[in-house]
Amino acid sequence: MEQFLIDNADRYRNLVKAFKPTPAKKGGVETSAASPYITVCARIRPMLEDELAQGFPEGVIPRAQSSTADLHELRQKVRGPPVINSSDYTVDKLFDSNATTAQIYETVVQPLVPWAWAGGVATSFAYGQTGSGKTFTVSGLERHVAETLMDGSLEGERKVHLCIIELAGQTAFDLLNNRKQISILEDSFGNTQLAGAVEHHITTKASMTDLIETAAALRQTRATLKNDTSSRSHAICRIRIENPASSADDDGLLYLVDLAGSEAARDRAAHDASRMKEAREINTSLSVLKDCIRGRALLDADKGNTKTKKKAAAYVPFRQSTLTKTLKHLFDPASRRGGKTVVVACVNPCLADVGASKNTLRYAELLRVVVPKAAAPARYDAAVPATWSNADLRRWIEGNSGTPPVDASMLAPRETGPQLLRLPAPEFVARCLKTVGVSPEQAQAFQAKLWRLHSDSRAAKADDAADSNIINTEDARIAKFDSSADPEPDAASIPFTERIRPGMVVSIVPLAGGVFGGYALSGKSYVLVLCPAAAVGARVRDLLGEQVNPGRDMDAETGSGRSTADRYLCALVTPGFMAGSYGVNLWRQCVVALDQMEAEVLMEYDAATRYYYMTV
Ligand SMILES: Nc1ncnc2c1ncn2[C@@H]1O[C@H](COP(=O)(O)OP(=O)(O)OP(=O)(O)O)[C@@H](O)[C@H]1O
Repeated sequence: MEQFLIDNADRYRNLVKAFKPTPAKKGGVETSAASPYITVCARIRPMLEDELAQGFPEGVIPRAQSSTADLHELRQKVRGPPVINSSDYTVDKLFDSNATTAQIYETVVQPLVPWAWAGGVATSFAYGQTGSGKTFTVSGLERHVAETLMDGSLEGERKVHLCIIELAGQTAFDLLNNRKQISILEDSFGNTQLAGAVEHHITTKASMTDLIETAAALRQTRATLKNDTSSRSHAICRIRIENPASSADDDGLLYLVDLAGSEAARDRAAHDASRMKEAREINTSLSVLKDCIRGRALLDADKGNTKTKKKAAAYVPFRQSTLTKTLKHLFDPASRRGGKTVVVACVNPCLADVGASKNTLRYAELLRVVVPKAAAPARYDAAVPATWSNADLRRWIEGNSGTPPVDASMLAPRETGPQLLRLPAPEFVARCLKTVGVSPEQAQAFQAKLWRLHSDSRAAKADDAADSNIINTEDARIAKFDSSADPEPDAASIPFTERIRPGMVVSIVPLAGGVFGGYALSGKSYVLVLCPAAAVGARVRDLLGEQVNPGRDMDAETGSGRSTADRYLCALVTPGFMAGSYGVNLWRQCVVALDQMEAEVLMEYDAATRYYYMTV
């Protein structure tokens, strides 16, 4: 076959010269808007010296000033001279063989870094046939990421942790710990853990690039027909970005994934049984990955669409392969975290490899999700944040963000409802804190409020749509008593210390000793007021074993006693299992004096999760 291509190279070149390209297919980036959460690009690498020396022409040719590439195959005819068979492929961004890795980084990958820095999940995949330039591209991108993370240009203090693993079939190895085998496990919170992998705390660009080089040297490679040192595994570089100022928030995650090279059936002809099994496993994991990327992008594109029928169509089978299980944060439809994805399809332009290039470009096109027309402004519904325009959202922020109200122009300068819901929680909080007087607790509670409204609106959609518009006044009245807020309308104007009542939740300054019944109360702590300490019987003791109402005992014995006025018996409020949730520990009681109480905190009970959440 290769000899046939070389023998007919001149004829092929003439046919390509005479080729008249047709306009890019409908659905191409020129004709419709692509999803803002996934960018699919292709990089056509230069022809290598040995390919040129053998006399192969180029089979994949990018169009000038366009995101479309033409691909030509030379076909032998039963009768007559060979002909070319042409097809074209459109991606979001096309990089020709002159493009540098720095250009690719600046155009598509660099925006992922501030997104992860702000607490989001971002992933870049390099995909393509063996020998197409994936490792070349990813190793370059990793160096640029190291530069951006460490050059001090990103706002705020963060701790950066690096971990690089290799997935070969079902097995995972730590490339920064001498290829020690590790396990990919799901913990009881549903988060994927790389059990046994060593994370390195990174403080300089040089230390990060050293580790990247160490990992590259330990990666398993084998000779394939197309590449003497082919990577027969997926390499995942995970950068975890921790914000020390907000330990309650999820850490930002940036994954740079160098996928194992796909091999066409004819390239696998000389493999033994174990290499065949390896190739099958790689191809299966790539196929599941495609379904997951596409499924997740469809779900995201459909967020503003209120038609339930459409939502059921997207399926994200992330449990079907170790690769997608490892990247669960990105694919899980139940995840609350906003994800951004960049796919770089790497293409070898050599005519001899045009069949594999066709598969790569087809795969890239399949990953592109064009935002359906229906996702454009859904009819406004005050109870469904996914239908809010920027103006609707700003109105809601100003009326619902507590006191002082969050400045909507700082929190949502351009975003619509669905876009704000995708904003990473730490970024949401950071934007709220730009309004003078807003505390981190208020900001977190406000973020949780928006999310609960969104979750409730999705649950309500499953009910009969006709019923959903009927305002049930009885439900509204009962719902009012699911909150710790004072039911009196003018309560907010009276200082909380003048209206202390059982059921009020307050934040307290850390108590002396600080440890109650196994709970270390450090930093901000919360308690729920039960009753004045003076109302308690003589034998009652708190968590520290101290008598709650010494006055009563002493009165009985001596006729005199210490005043218990302004001291309250309270129950501890401690963090629950879910992010932002709290539990009331009714029987873990402590005594708190009025002057130890800082502020009233509003909590709401959520019957579905049986936890309390802060509100504003
Ligand atoms: N943009 C480029 N410019 C110059 N050389 C390149 C470029 N891309 C790839 N190469 C060269 O092509 C060869 C194959 O590249 P690379 O090893 O990155 O391929 P790969 O897709 O990772 O292959 P495999 O899947 O088999 O590991 C290497 O010699 C590499 O230096």
